[in-house]
Amino acid sequence: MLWDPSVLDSEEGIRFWGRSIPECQEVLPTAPGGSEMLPEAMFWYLLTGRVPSEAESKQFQEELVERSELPTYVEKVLDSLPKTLHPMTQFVIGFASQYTAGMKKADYWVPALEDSLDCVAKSFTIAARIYNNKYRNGASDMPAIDKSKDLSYNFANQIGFGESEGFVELIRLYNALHTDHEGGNVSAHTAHLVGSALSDPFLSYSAALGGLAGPLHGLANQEVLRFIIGMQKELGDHASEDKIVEFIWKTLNSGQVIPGYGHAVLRKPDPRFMALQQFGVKRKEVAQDPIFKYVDQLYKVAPGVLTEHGKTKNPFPNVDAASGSLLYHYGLKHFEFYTVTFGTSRSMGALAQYVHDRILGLPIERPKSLSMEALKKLVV
Ligand SMILES: CC(=O)SCCNC(=O)CCNC(=O)[C@H](O)C(C)(C)COP(=O)(O)OP(=O)(O)OC[C@H]1O[C@@H](n2cnc3c(N)ncnc32)[C@H](O)[C@@H]1OP(=O)(O)O
Ligand SMILES: O=C([O-])CC(=O)C(=O)O
Repeated sequence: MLWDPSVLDSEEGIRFWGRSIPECQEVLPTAPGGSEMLPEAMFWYLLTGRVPSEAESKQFQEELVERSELPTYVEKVLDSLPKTLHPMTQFVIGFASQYTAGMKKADYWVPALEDSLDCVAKSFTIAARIYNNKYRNGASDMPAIDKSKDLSYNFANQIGFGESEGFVELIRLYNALHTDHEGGNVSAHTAHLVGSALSDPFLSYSAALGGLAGPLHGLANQEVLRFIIGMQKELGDHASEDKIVEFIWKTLNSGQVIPGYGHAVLRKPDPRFMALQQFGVKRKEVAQDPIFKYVDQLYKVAPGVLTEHGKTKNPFPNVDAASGSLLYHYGLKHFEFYTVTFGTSRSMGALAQYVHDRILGLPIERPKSLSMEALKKLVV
């Protein structure tokens, strides 16, 4: 599969147009007064292969924020969904219901780009609306979008965390880091596959979110927190490493995976995990949080246990091992919602390539399948 904006090396992790995460952190513009790279700057970079200047980043941010308001009919669809529905299911519906607004007949890159920009921008507002409907008093109390600010600030503000500098910065970093992980991961590949049938970006990304909602992919984000909270309930706030090792074995022996560990391609600790860990370590109040400390203790002992267990090809943490503990620290405790924040971010990588696919006029993706009979003939 062709995938230009990012390439994953099994030892070194992801590079965006050739730059590692620390190199991106070095060159991509931040928000005024902030120190984390802006997701809008990363999206520009993924789309163009060029680092935006401060002015370009600001202009692009304004363009996206301008597009982030939702049409009334989408708001109505979201507001009518039962509160019991998992936030990821609501997210898929929020996107698919954009269909008539987003659909353009012409199959060229210009409408693809237009719709992709809308899709990314609106994903933040859809996510905030789902949060308000499910966990707060409904969407009628949501603050209006502040057009002088970035997407991450507005998302944080709309879900009630606008005053928390740490949370807003975390959302910026989180969104910049999760954008792209080359093309073969389930969500990006799904957007690429569905887009190859010339389905519009909204439909393609709605399908991708269905894949992100699986526990072996994006949902591991929430499962890690469920795992750690379960461990905390059983072992208290300050368990010894021996007790943690016992808990990991108990989980493995019950036939479950250790969420946040292992990877289909990576064979070393995920540099996105390291970037999130560093974010926490830099901030004293986070570093002392018992849940954050458990992430660190797991990192020390889980690779050894998984190696001894002997199944996984990669005993090291992936990005999901750390992300939820930071959201949890800042008070976003509804961990069923975590994969939705992953979904706002992944829209940027998946749809950047979607635009490249349309520019290049790539054909429909249609692998040939073989029956078991035919496969046997190939190997016998
Ligand atoms: C953003 C992301 O999507 S990152 C990934 C998020 N997912 C998770 O963290 C869930 C836990 N991890 C896993 O389930 C896996 O490591 C995956 C899905 C990420 C990768 O799967 P694979 O490429 O099949 O991994 P691998 O080839 O190492 O698997 C070999 C065996 O090890 C097992 N294994 C892999 N990771 C783990 C783990 N964390 N805990 C226990 N067993 C594991 C597999 O289930 C498989 O067992 P099986 O032979 O009985 O089916
Ligand atoms: O690359 C993968 O298969 C999974 C992953 O880490 C991601 O999609 O971010």
